[in-house]
Amino acid sequence: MTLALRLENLSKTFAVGKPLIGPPKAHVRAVRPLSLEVAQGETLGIVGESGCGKSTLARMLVGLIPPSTGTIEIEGKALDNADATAFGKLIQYVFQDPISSLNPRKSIRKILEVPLKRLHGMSASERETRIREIFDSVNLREEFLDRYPHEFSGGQAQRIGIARGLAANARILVLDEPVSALDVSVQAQVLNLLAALKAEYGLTYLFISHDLAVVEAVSDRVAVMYFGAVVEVGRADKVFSAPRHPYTNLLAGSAPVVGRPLTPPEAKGTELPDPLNPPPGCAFAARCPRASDICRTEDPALTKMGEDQFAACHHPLDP
Ligand SMILES: Nc1ncnc2c1ncn2[C@@H]1O[C@H](COP(=O)(O)OP(=O)(O)OP(=O)(O)O)[C@@H](O)[C@H]1O
Repeated sequence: MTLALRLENLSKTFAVGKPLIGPPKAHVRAVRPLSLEVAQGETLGIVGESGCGKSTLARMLVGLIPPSTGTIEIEGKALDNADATAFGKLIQYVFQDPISSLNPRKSIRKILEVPLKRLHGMSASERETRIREIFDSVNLREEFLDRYPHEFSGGQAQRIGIARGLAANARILVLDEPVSALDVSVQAQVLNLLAALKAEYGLTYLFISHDLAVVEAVSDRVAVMYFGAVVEVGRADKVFSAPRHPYTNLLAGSAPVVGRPLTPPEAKGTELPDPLNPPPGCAFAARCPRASDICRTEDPALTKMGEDQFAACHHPLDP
């Protein structure tokens, strides 16, 4: 197995309520130290409720924010957090809302030219050839190149977002809720396109979503996040059909339907713990039907539970 991506103890803590002078009032641990490996050509789904740290993780992965601890290694090389060019050439971010992530005053051609000029120093004619090639591979007509972002439908705009990710020639795409804002029929088209591009270019995807059914459909493996930590990771079919962590079990039990948000029905309450005042022990204990005393004092580590399946739980479910 060739590794595309390796994360070692990656974490992010934000200082909040920082006065102009002096130390911040508090800290939010948006992502607790996590270690993960993603193989080349693999799609790793990342699921979790709003606020569990998915976007913070994504932003660190593409170099938009520096991690507080840990390292990001791509194809065996550790990335320097200050080197935006190195990140840009290897890993690109596709945003949930493509229209607002594109500069409204620039034509699509101009938008797609930026990474080609900045990251690869391509000449005007090289850029034009590459842009046409990429536009063709995302099934958009060339005449659209001179239009502006607001002139496109949601599905077309997402194709442009994907084209922008591909233009830089990155081998890894971080897809942050790439179809959540789209109608179901358009979702299917974009998902099919992503699958075709992956096969054509040998891409690796990190597919972030709160939509369990979509993640299950597109992922080889899935990482389930809760309150800034990965609580379970394993093969997509296994994680959802035979979950070991009670939180995954609750999510899977909420009868996944495309477009339905994650709301575990049997959990006690729906609130995440207060990020400014995290509980000791397991963050899920207050909502967990299996919690005992140890869960309220000791934070369980991610532990191997079966072939290629890991969970962080003191009382895992039987396989
Ligand atoms: N810049 C920031 N400053 C302070 N706290 C932040 C910042 N960005 C995120 N957080 C906090 O970090 C935690 C994780 O947020 P994050 O946006 O990564 O979650 P998410 O799973 O992507 O949620 P959503 O699906 O709603 O985007 C939350 O408690 C959030 O309030």
